[in-house]
This record gives sequence, C-alpha cells and structure tokens, in this order.
Amino acid sequence: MEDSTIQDLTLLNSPVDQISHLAVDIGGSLIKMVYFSTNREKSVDKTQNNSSKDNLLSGRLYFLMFETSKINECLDFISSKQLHCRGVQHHGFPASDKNTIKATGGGAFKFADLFKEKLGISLDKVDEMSSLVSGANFLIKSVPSEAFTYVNGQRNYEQIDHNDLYPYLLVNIGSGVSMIKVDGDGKYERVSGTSVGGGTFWGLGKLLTKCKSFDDLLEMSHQGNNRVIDMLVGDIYGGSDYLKIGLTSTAIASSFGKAVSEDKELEEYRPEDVARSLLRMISNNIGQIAYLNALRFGLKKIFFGGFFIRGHAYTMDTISVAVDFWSKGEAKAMFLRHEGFLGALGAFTNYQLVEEFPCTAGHYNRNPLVEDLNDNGIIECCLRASN
Ligand SMILES: Nc1ncnc2c1ncn2[C@@H]1O[C@H](COP(=O)(O)OP(=O)(O)OP(=O)(O)O)[C@@H](O)[C@H]1O
Ligand SMILES: CC(C)(CO)[C@@H](O)C(=O)NCCC(=O)O
Repeated sequence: MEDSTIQDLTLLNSPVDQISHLAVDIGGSLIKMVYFSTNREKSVDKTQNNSSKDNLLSGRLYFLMFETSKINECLDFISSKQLHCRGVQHHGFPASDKNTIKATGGGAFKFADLFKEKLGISLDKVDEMSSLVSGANFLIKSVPSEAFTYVNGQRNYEQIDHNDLYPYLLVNIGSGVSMIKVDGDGKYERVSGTSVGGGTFWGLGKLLTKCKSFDDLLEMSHQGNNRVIDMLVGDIYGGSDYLKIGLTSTAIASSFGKAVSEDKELEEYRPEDVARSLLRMISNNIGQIAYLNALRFGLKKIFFGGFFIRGHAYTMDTISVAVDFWSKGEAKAMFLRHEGFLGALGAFTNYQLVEEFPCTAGHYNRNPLVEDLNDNGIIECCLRASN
C-alpha cells in the first residue's frame, strides 16, 4: 500500500460528503462499482476564475467490488448507503438522475429487472467493450503512475506519451478474455478472445485444490513449484536445452505433462504445485495469444487489464516473459493499477462529467466493510458540469 489512509465507508454518512454518479460493471464473476464523492466544504466553483462557464467540482473516485453470485448483498449495500440516489446539487452542479445509473457488463442485461425491483432504479446500459476502452484510455491518459511494465520483479511506471499511445492492444482478462485493438477514443475493434481466462483459473483451481477463495489460490500458487507437474524441455531432452528452436531446458514443453507418466493420484501432488502450474499455463497462454494478435496488427504496446491479474507478481511476470519471449523483445506488456475497474470507469465516464485534468492517484484505501476487496487506489479528480 502506498498510503495508509483507511477510508471507512461510514464516512459516507458524514453530512459534508456528497456522493454522486454511481456506475457498475456486472461481470460473469465480479461486480465492480465506481462512484464519485466530494467534500462539500472543499468543492470548488471555478466560474469566477475561469472564462469558461464550466463548474468544476473536486472530489474522489472510489472503487468497490462484490462477487456476482452475491448480487443481493451488493444491492443491499447500495441501498443501505443510498449510493444510487445521492446527488450533488450545489455550485450549479446537477444531481445525477436519481432513478438511473450507468451499467455495463452482461449483468446490466441479466440483472436489470432485479435492480428495478429491489432499488427502483433503471440501468442505463453502456456497451461492455466500449466501456473497457473508455476506462483504459481515461486511466492511461489522465491518471499519473497508472501504467507500468513488470520486469525482473520490478514495477516500472511509464509516462505514456499521449501522441504516441495509439494503436495498442487491450487484453481484458476477466472470467473470459477479450482482446481489443484500440485506435483512439471510441475507436476500437474486438479482434479476438479466449474462453480460457480468469474463470478457468479459478474454476479449475477450485476443483483441483479444494481451495475456498481466489486469494488463497493465488497465495498457494506463490508457494508452489510448477516443475513438479509440468513437463520441461529438459525432461524430454535429458537435461539439455533445445536451442536450435529457442527453447532452454527449463522451458515448459507440456503444461501438466508430467502427471501422465507419474503414477500419482491428485492427492499426492501438493495443491501449491498444482496452483502454480495452472497459473503459469493460463498466463502463458493468454500472453501468447495476446502477442499473436499484436503481431497480426503490428501493435507494439499491449495493456493487460481485468481482475484476474490482481497485481500478482507471478502472473504479471509470466505474461511479461511470454510477450517478451514470443515477440523477441519487440512488444511490451503493460499493466494498469486499476486493472479490474476498466469497465466500471468507462461506464462512469459515460456520464460525460469527468474532467481529464487534474487527476491524481496514489492514495490507497482498504474498505473494511466489503469482503474480498482488493486494495484499490482512489483517484482524485474533478467533475465538470456545463451551464
Ligand atoms: N475475489 C475474487 N473472487 C472471484 N474471482 C476473483 C477474485 N479476485 C480476482 N478474481 C479473478 O478475476 C476474474 C474476474 O475478473 P473480472 O471481474 O475482470 O471479470 P468479469 O467482469 O467478472 O468477467 P467477464 O468480463 O468475462 O464477464 C475471476 O475469474 C478470477 O480469476
Ligand atoms: C463474453 C465476455 C465478453 C463477457 O464479459 C467475456 O467473458 C469474453 O470475452 N469471453 C471470451 C469469449 C471468446 O471470445 O471466446
């Protein structure tokens, strides 16, 4: 954590806090929410100093996450905090429509009736791919220290030149994986996808290791050794490399391949080793498909998002090494600090109130009220309302 600020959501009940503009991304596995909160005393009306007629309201974007299977808990939470019907109505700033919120992801369709029934609100649907792209563009262009490469166990934050951003490949690793070629704001094409994604890792991992939570599975993979189960090039070549085709003896020749010849039951393998092989297999595969798509369109930058990544060192390392290996160093894997919130942020920007500058990030909060919440960075920004 970069900052020890603990943001307890009970603060939302403070009379000086104003919450507005909730946006949700309801995916196959997780619900992600973004909302804006301003402190009335600190909000600024720049109309006097600014020749334009815009009102700027400073505040923060907050991030929350629930499991989709616990949608009812999510709705109760929204209702108890009245997240959906708070509006900012001062300094000439309009309140968001009390009865409508921006929503993206498959759940915006699947759960529309439930939102209406339980909370009385309508979901204003924003296309999922379009939201991912708007969210990624917003983060890359407006939030400092957002994008980074991961090399030799180190995050290297990159200052992205706005004039040299497009085209890039956006790889969103959620339950399934979408690969989108991005050519500009609102200019994109979904060029590929794979059903072998985060849901596969979590689903297979749960079955194979009996693990109870995603975080435990990740932690287990951290403690494991994939060489116990994966068949390496050296296992086939008597300990030697096969450099003629660019493979060292330690490269994986066949994920889970050792399990074939060893006469062992699943229980005889350490769950940690199984988790490690699984994570490596899926991360490698996604890295490789991403690279092939980058090659298809001559793209040099590949941004990876989605909650599968979870800022996990080994996942990012595997993806980075795969992209570097296959592209012979030509393409670069980059990650985003708000990786899991691209869709929700994109839906939020659809309110068309986000001022691109100034934005600052770096504050981190852990929300004690929500189980399983990742450490999600809050973003300081301004909203703008035109008179
Ligand atoms: N606490 C968690 N519980 C469940 N899955 C988690 C958790 N944290 C990370 N994950 C991983 O994140 C993945 C879901 O990522 P994300 O929220 O980006 O996708 P989604 O929107 O639910 O899926 P899709 O876009 O395919 O509908 C899961 O499949 C799992 O691999
Ligand atoms: C179906 C979506 C877009 C839902 O988010 C996602 O899970 C996905 O991209 N799945 C991969 C589907 C495929 O292209 O094979």
